[in-house]
Amino acid sequence: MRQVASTGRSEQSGDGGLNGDTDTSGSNGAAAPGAARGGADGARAAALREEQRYITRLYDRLDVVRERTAAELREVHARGGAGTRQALVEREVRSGEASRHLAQLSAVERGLCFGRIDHRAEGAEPGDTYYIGRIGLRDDDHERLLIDWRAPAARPFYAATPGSAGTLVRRRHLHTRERTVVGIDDEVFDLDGLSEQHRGTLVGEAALLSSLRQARTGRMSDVVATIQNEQDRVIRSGLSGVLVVQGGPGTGKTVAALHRAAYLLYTHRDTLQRRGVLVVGPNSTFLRYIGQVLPSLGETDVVLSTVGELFPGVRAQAVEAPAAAVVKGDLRMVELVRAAVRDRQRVPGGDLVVEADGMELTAERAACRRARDRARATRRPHNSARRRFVHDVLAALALDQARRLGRTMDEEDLQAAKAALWDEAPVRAAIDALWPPLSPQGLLTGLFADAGALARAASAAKLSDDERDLLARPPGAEWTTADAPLLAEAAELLGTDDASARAAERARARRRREEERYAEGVLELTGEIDEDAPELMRRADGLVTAEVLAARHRDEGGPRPTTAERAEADVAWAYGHVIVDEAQELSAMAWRAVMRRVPTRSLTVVGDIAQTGSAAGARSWGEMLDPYVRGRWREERLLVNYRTPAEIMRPAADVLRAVDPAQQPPEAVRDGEAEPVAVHIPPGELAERLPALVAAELGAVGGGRLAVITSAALRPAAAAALPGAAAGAGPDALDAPVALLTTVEAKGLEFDAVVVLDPAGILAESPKGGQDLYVAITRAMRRLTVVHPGELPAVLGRLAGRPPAAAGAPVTVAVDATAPGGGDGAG
Ligand SMILES: Nc1ncnc2c1ncn2[C@@H]1O[C@H](COP(=O)(O)OP(=O)(O)OP(=O)(O)O)[C@@H](O)[C@H]1O
Repeated sequence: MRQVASTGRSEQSGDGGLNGDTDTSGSNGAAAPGAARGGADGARAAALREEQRYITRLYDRLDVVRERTAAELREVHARGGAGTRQALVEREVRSGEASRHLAQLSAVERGLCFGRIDHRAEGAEPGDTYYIGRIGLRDDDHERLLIDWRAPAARPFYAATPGSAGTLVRRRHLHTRERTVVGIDDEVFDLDGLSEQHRGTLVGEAALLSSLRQARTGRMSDVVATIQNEQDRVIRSGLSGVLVVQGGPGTGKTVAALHRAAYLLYTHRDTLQRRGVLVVGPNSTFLRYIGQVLPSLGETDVVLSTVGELFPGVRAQAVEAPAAAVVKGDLRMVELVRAAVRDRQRVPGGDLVVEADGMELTAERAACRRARDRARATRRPHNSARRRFVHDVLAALALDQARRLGRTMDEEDLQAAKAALWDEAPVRAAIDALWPPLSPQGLLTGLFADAGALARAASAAKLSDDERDLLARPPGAEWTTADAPLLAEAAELLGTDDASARAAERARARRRREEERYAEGVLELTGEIDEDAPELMRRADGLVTAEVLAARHRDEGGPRPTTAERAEADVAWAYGHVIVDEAQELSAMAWRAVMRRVPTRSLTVVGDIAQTGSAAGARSWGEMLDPYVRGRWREERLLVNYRTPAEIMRPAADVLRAVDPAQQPPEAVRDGEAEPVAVHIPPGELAERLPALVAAELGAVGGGRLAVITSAALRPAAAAALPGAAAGAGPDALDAPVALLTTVEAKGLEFDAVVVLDPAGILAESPKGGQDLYVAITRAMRRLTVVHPGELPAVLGRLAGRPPAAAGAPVTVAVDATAPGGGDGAG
């Protein structure tokens, strides 16, 4: 186990720490902090009083700023909606900014301030003291009262270590309940640097451990008060380029990535608010699980999406069978989709003959071929190039019509004749059959359902017959997550051919320029600038650039769409930064879809190669990233496991060693409360014994949450045995006391207690069964029980008191035949 680094921490850290001693609040924080219970000495009580005074001042200030912002909003609304368009824009701008500012001020109520740092005195000058919180606050004289955790001045709060504390002498964590200080926890870096008064008030508690001891709520919380040094490096790494964050389970990759999003939005607000930030997660349950972190940090304008949702208008949620997922994840799909599009650009078998206006008109086959070649030569997407094709075929038909009528035609006549022909349904139908307008959904549905078209495209993409057969499916099948990158690929090749859309875009661009000019004037009406802000634009202060203001308040009528809303609806939207979580699961085609959305290649890639469960997923980061950035990516490694206690990490490490001896398991930051156990329950007894086992485990984590993570084979039996459990990755999975999940569904989540059901089945069901078992075990925060209906797999031998399987043993199939029923040691 790794100890939390600390210098001069007082001996109150640990279970009976300061929170117990000095909880002053009872329930609603009405009691005076000085009234510390049970033997709290005068120094500690004095420290609490001092901090309480300051915290009260901060909340008073927050109330003032809030009231001012609310008054501004009332005043803007009171002005009504009359006036010129520019007046309306101004009103919208101010109202939007004030509303957002107000929402942010409400979001930071809980835990407004959580830390303080004291710098060493310089000569006769006392050292600086800064309070660190969720936002920056200043008083009316512009004196800094609270520093935003993302500002450079807050950095030592996270980065200081005993070996490199710079001028910092003390870091203090402040624990608050509502508006009352209920505990303080100090780390002292330089005892000599502290004044006599401060030395007398030293108190301590391991803030991190205290936060990890709390029962899970089903939603990830922000960790802004206890970000660790290695995570801080990830969070504050520069915006540009690709940052890979590789770390084992529970190392805080997800939580650090989300704080990084908040940090980047604060530091590069100008760029990122205009282009937006996208967070890609493995499934919608996971996105719900992490969905509160950014709002609790005052950031709401971020798009969260699964890979299956990256193509607007389609929520692809079905899971593809592993073999088909491998094919659909392969880059040969680029050629398959390209070939499928070209296959829909046809030349008739003979001359094209259509009836129009009571006449049979002909476009010769050679003319149709020329029309197709000319359209392709435009190098425009299929739907845009179609205009060329349509015009050329119409021209051929119009000329034939003129010849038959014995007329000559000038250019004007020709255009009129083409327009008249285009109004004829049979003409349209004939041309559509040769070069149809296509949607991505229509293209792929047709391709997978049409054996001939699929065979032609598969041959162009050099797929084997078996691979081709894996793609065939009837129309109307549900979209899978592996389809989404293909839809995105098709969208790029097809484009849109909507002349009115292009005209509207030109009009929008004109308006945009006008409004930006006007918004520059409006900007002068907004509030103050935070000096810590590296860029001019600060949402916390209601300041935005002209361009952003105009962009956010452009369309008339109804609430203005935010950047996030506009980005989400636009298949070609280029984001300012993209964070990909559980990135090891993305196929090569999924990477292509993601990279298309971030042409600047400003990405944070978060994952663990050792947890790759998808057969189409990554074996190395280089394999996935090099095609786009050719080795130009940087890597940060997170090495400490904040979730899984040491006792549970030991069998997890056995599994990891067997899967990939080269991988190092992360070190657990703490010891747990119970050794993991293995329980043999024969299949016939599951219905009877599983509920009791689950009830006992749930009782042991009183008030916490439990997941049964099962093989797919035993899922129906487990669901029947546990009718009260929230089965599958539905909305209840996070909120119910007991969730029943497969390993895929459990990815990225965590629970106080985990019951892994049928480890041998989990190992056998997928080529990546070892990785799946590793994921399942490491979801546990406090307690782990392995229920094995058959033999206990050898790799988990430790749970039965046997040495685990040797490194490199074939974990996917091996079970320990010498273990009669495994260790029946529940409880
Ligand atoms: N600095 C921290 N302070 C408090 N809690 C933390 C900190 N870092 C991580 N945690 C907690 O540890 C747990 C694991 O974090 P997270 O889910 O981000 O890990 P991960 O590396 O993404 O895990 P996995 O790869 O297994 O999904 C979470 O409960 C998180 O809140």
